[in-house]
Amino acid sequence: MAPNTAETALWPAPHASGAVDATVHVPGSKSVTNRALVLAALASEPGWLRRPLRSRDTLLMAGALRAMGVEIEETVSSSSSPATGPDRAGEAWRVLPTGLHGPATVDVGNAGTVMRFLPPVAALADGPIRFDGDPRSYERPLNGVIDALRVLGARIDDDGRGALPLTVHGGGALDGGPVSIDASSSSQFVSALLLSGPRYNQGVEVRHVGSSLPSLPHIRMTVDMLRAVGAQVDTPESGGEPNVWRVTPGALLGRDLTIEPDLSNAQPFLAAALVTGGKVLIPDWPARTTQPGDRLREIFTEMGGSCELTEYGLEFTGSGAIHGIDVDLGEVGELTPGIAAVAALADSPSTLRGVAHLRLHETDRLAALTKEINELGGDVTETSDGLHIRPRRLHGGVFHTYEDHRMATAGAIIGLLVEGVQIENVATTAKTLPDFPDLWTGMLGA
Ligand SMILES: O=C(O)C1=C[C@@H](OP(=O)(O)O)[C@@H](O)[C@H](O)C1
Ligand SMILES: C=C(OP(=O)(O)O)C(=O)O
Repeated sequence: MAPNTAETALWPAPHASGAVDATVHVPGSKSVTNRALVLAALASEPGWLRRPLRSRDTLLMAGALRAMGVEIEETVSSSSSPATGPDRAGEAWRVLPTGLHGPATVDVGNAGTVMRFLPPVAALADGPIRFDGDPRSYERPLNGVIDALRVLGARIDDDGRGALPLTVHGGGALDGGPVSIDASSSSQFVSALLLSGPRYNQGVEVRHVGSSLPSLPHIRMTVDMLRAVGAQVDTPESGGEPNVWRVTPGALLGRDLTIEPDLSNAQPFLAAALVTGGKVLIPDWPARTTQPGDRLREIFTEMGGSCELTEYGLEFTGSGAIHGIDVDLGEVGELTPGIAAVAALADSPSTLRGVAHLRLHETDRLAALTKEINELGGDVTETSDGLHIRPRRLHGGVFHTYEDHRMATAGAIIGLLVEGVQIENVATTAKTLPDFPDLWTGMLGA
């Protein structure tokens, strides 16, 4: 695995001179924004997204839907709720679902949500939709979506690898019905089929037949958001069969939705409080959420901090101690890089389990974390489904990011305590958090 960009784009990760004490307004959730865009595009009436995330992944989603004929207007929010963020908090997107048309070309970048959620939408368009993306997108699994769509009645041209690039020949409608998939490599296969399911003639019944199923909170997020726009969804949790989700055909409502802050993107800021023995307030932390980042309250508490959820948001306080952890992250895999970074700074070893599927994320995250932490003097070994991390005294050096936003933020966490860490291509954080360098230096009072 070679570092992917020239070492010229190096960002000196700021070193913390003391305990941080900051309020950080974290932009909207990627996962909620991209589901909301898809559901609004499939609705039978206009809808609003307030405080949407504007990042590479969500702009690719909006651009793809526009390419298929959906109107998405930029507008200033007319919401009466006060804007709490310092910038852009009042902006909104108004989505006018004016039909899904081909031919069109979609750039998925390296966004799992775009490459998995949109082929099922494209099957409803009235012409061919071509999907292409970054080189890494060709390597990320898509077979669960492609095979399922064929069973449900779609015509798809691909090169037979079960991956991008491909063309979905939309026929204006899709039969739908029951389908079995192995979603052990990505929960997004299940979410993708459920999101478009209400618009299929027979709805959809998705049965997961693989071994394990990662990222269950993200499937719950899909189900919750479908129900919020009027879809009828039966789930294992609502008394249905294990591993089976059923969506009834029906029209979707246009809603007015304010997007929650991205709790996984809050992770590096909470980690900063934890590792410096400081304090960080994240305003607007939801009292109830399906976002996996909510698990950080428990995980980072076990690693040495404490937190309080108040009307102002989540206040997280470090104690000065950083403990190792033995944890199964299968449900919250996207938190792994940030937890690994904290674990490398801890006072005892850690074992992170249940995340073999991270080898197929933005990069092979298990290999990348092992290599980059070890090159700073760490002692990390890969297991079959995770990492063993034995803390060592680390030194400065280049932290490569492999076009992975969460590698960049993981390196920044280490840089708080280790002088001389340089993050290669910090701009890769634009995938979900373009403001990261400014928010980070702002948190440090620079
Ligand atoms: O549905 C979603 O929004 C996501 C699901 C998860 O994917 P996997 O199940 O592929 O890990 C997660 O890691 C990703 O960041 C976002
Ligand atoms: C795995 C991630 O992204 P994607 O939506 O591209 O799968 C992530 O953000 O950690």
